[in-house]
Amino acid sequence: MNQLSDRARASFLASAQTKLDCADLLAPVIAIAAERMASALLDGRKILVCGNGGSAADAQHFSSELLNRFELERPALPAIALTTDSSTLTSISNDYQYAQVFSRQIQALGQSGDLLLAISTSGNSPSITQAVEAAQEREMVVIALTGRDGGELARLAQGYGDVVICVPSQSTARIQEVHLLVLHCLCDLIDQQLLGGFD
Ligand SMILES: O=C(CO)[C@@H](O)[C@H](O)[C@H](O)[C@H](O)COP(=O)(O)O
Ligand SMILES: [Zn+2]
Repeated sequence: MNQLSDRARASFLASAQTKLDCADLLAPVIAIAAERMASALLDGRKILVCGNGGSAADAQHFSSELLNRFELERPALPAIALTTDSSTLTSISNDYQYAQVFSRQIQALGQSGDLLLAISTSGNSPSITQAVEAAQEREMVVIALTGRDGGELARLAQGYGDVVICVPSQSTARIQEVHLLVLHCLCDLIDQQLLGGFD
């Protein structure tokens, strides 16, 4: 029992330390990402979001906070998680390949000036890198939320001057825990810009 308790406590400390390590490192790039998101929304564009596994849940969490609300009362905002329609997900994977599961949807839904938030802890999932390539072909803005060394996702995004938010941890769980905090920061900073909290 004590060993289990010690292990749980160690996870809390590791998670908190990873967040502390990222505060100064990521705050400036989170601010830039939030400015690009607010600018796209004010221009009447929409935000598409994708990710696999835990990051699929994060994609849906974020899109629902824009569509519905975060902490403040404000108009509904246009965001679509590309992870939710099982008929679309299974047919693309079945007829083509899983790596196209998001890029095919972006080819259908993405328009110039729209924004893609691409979430991958490794930065190397082919479904995510192909999504970014499809978005860049459509002249969309890309925000890459990643971990470890950023992988291929960071390389692709940087090549187009897109924003990369990278949690420099080797643990998928710790990266995901910081990703959730980043997503809540983005919601908060979008609301502050849209509701006039800042000049
Ligand atoms: O949530 C977890 C682990 O915490 C897993 O489900 C994880 O999200 C999956 O293995 C994903 O397929 C990993 O993909 P990615 O983050 O490397 O793009
Ligand atoms: Zn997880």
